Amino acid sequence: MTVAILGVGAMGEALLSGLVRAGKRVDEILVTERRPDRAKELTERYGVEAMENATAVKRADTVVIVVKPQDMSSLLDEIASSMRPGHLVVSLAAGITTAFIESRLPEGTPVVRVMPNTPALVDEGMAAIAPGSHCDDAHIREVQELLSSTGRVSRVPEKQLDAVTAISGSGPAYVFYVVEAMIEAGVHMGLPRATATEFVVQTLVGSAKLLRETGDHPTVLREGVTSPGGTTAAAIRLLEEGKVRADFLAAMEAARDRSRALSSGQI
Ligand SMILES: NC(=O)C1=CN([C@@H]2O[C@H](COP(=O)(O)OP(=O)(O)OC[C@H]3O[C@@H](n4cnc5c(N)ncnc54)[C@H](OP(=O)(O)O)[C@@H]3O)[C@@H](O)[C@H]2O)C=CC1
Ligand SMILES: O=C(O)[C@@H]1CCC=N1
Repeated sequence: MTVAILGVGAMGEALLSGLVRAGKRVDEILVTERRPDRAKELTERYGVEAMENATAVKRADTVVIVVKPQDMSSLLDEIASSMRPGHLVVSLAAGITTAFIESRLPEGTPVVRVMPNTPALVDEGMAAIAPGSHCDDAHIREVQELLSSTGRVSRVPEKQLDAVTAISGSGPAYVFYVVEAMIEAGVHMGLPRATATEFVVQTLVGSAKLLRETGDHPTVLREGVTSPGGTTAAAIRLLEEGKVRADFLAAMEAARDRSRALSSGQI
């Protein structure tokens, strides 16, 4: 089963590296890139063959598209005539609907839309999948298998994908943003940067593990840290006064709205 990955930037490489780590044969992975230097880099790093989009599509059984939403339209035009019956198309692009992709490819092409995230690079990804109108169970199983080499996979109705994009697709960026701020705070208070980084990163990893392993609600875990009249209460009070929780809500709604805008062509 040969897989072609069209567009191997940040997300495409996360998928590619996951497939290679999971033991997928590199002679069954084809990649395409716009810049020759990037194509060469991927060939040297992973041992995969790089080529033109049309050639990759003709040689592959499954075509995974990981270009920016803004590049989707021209890419679909470029590959449409190379598609053959039996090809499965998997799109990782934010916003772009299965209906849009189906409308640009030969009638009946099965399309599965995926919203992954970059922790896939360390096999801790979270991917949502939504099938288009020409998919059967075998197509869905194939994509579940493909993505499960990079972390967890869950099927959702396509109408939920804008919200999923806002919370888990973009999610790692919010976490890194908070981590940056906490490290900066440590530095402001006189800690060496390396010390602040070590303490914040381990706190993040430990907290994530606590959430997953206890299954407790985050409010319960937060209350466990917040001693009466103590340091945590002082900090949380300031965050509440600054309306940080409301800002998080509004920020994720902005991400969801941007995903919707990408789907309606407001690029
Ligand atoms: N980054 C993330 O965390 C996530 C990204 N996604 C989705 O993944 C997709 C890619 O995002 P991301 O990896 O961040 O973006 P990048 O810009 O890092 O990667 C896209 C890559 O595709 C290449 N490319 C563009 N057009 C073509 C083409 N016609 N043929 C071959 N290669 C092409 C680009 O080349 P060039 O540099 O020359 O433009 C670039 O290397 C997007 O649709 C995004 O919505 C989804 C979830 C998470
Ligand atoms: O920022 C973006 O548009 C992409 C989609 C989700 C994460 N990164």
